[in-house]
Amino acid sequence: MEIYLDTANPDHLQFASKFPFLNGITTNPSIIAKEKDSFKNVIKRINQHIQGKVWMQVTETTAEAMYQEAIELKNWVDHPVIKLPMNEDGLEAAYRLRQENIEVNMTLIYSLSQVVLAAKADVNYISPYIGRMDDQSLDGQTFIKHSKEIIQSFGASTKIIGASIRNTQVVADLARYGYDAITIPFPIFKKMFQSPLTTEGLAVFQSDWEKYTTSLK
Ligand SMILES: O=P(O)(O)OC[C@H]1O[C@](O)(CO)[C@@H](O)[C@@H]1O
Repeated sequence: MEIYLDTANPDHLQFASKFPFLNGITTNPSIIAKEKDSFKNVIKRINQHIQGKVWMQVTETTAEAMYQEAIELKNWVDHPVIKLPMNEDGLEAAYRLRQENIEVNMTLIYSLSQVVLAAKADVNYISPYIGRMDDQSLDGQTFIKHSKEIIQSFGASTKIIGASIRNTQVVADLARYGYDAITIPFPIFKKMFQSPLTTEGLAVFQSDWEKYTTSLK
């Protein structure tokens, strides 16, 4: 499973850079807006810290303008993925970009009919918002299961990237069921390292080791 961090915060990037096995960084307009710098500077800073893919969302609203914006964005980083909203203009622009071998992601996916269109266009990635679906009792994990079936029935290469992740259990579930990719908010990523049992167990090992080394003096 490809694993991305969903952040543009410099401290988070610094931390993420210690784990180069991660696949890259995803952003969206809300994440960029938290940083007090231009879109381009924020993205270039991410690209300096991260070896993997950098995901950037277009903010234009017509297919032509989205396409032109994407052509500009892709030059900012080494391994770009262009995120486009799953609507008529977004899919039109995405398909055009895809013909030019630019990786594209349809974001804000909430219905299986949207998955049908994205799979038919064979876009690189789709982002179902699992957490926001669960918030509405729409069962995000069942949704991605059915999305996978649709993609397979088309024989498409489209990958599902689980988005809007609210807890570590969803991360484990997606990995366990063999999903393609996930993007994880930084606080959830930090929690993935932690277990009170690990902390307690380590404290006992350290204390026993101290007693042992002291006894040898
Ligand atoms: O529901 P949330 O936590 O705001 O998450 C929004 C999601 O939107 C995305 O843009 C989808 O790719 C991710 O950045 C994030 O996973």
